[in-house]
Amino acid sequence: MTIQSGIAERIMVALDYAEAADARKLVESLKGIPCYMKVGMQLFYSAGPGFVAELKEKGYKVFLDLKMHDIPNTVKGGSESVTRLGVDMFNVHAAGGRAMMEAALEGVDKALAGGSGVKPLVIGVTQLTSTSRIVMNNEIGIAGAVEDAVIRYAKLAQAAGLHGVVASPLEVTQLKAACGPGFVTVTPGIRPAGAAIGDQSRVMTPPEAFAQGTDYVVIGRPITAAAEPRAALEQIIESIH
Ligand SMILES: O=C(O)c1cc(=O)[nH]c(=O)n1[C@@H]1O[C@H](COP(=O)(O)O)[C@@H](O)[C@H]1O
Repeated sequence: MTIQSGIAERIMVALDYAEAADARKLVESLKGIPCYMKVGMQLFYSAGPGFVAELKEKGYKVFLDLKMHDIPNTVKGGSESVTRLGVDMFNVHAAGGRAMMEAALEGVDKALAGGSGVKPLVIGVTQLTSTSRIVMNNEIGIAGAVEDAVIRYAKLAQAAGLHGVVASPLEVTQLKAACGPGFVTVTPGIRPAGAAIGDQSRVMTPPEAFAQGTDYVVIGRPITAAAEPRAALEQIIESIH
């Protein structure tokens, strides 16, 4: 099939593997499809910056998903380090507050000062897509609807100067209305019809998510756990057209 790069470039494949060899095998199987690659904590903690460099050498855009959440000075340092890796996007928890998010941007600027490296998009995590209203209200201690908490964090992230947020596709319409169409939305919680939901809570199918106007979808297990990952991704792309 012909891969329409416009959509593929907006699909972030979550390389949630313990071993670099397994991640490499998946990347190899998707060769020629210009998707975005997401390296999360499982792979980064085991394979390290070398794997990010490998993906960049292969020409992929890389979202480094380490969800930083610490004191501003530490996040500034972390952001400086990941910016030096040449990633195209990384994320921090909006719950860390405005000063912490501003510090992340300072870290980016420090890394790029005087140089010509890639300026990454810095994205705020609002409420994890595994979080239901009940969990948010009763365990995390935030009252009200999840959408309201997501919008509040998104506005804070925007005020801090971040480029966008991670949220579920269910909140995209409200996010775009509240923060403007240019504020980037990255949406995990994607499940093709009939796929196992697993630990996710706020989910939509790939065509539904794109119909909300999201910029990027993040998809892991529906691709990585499929018997034929490439066929699974091609089917997802096909379903969107
Ligand atoms: O920041 C993320 O990427 C993220 C945020 C969020 O709220 N929910 C979420 O699932 N993710 C990541 O998106 C991916 C989803 O994977 P699957 O549930 O296997 O499709 C995982 O790598 C998660 O770490």
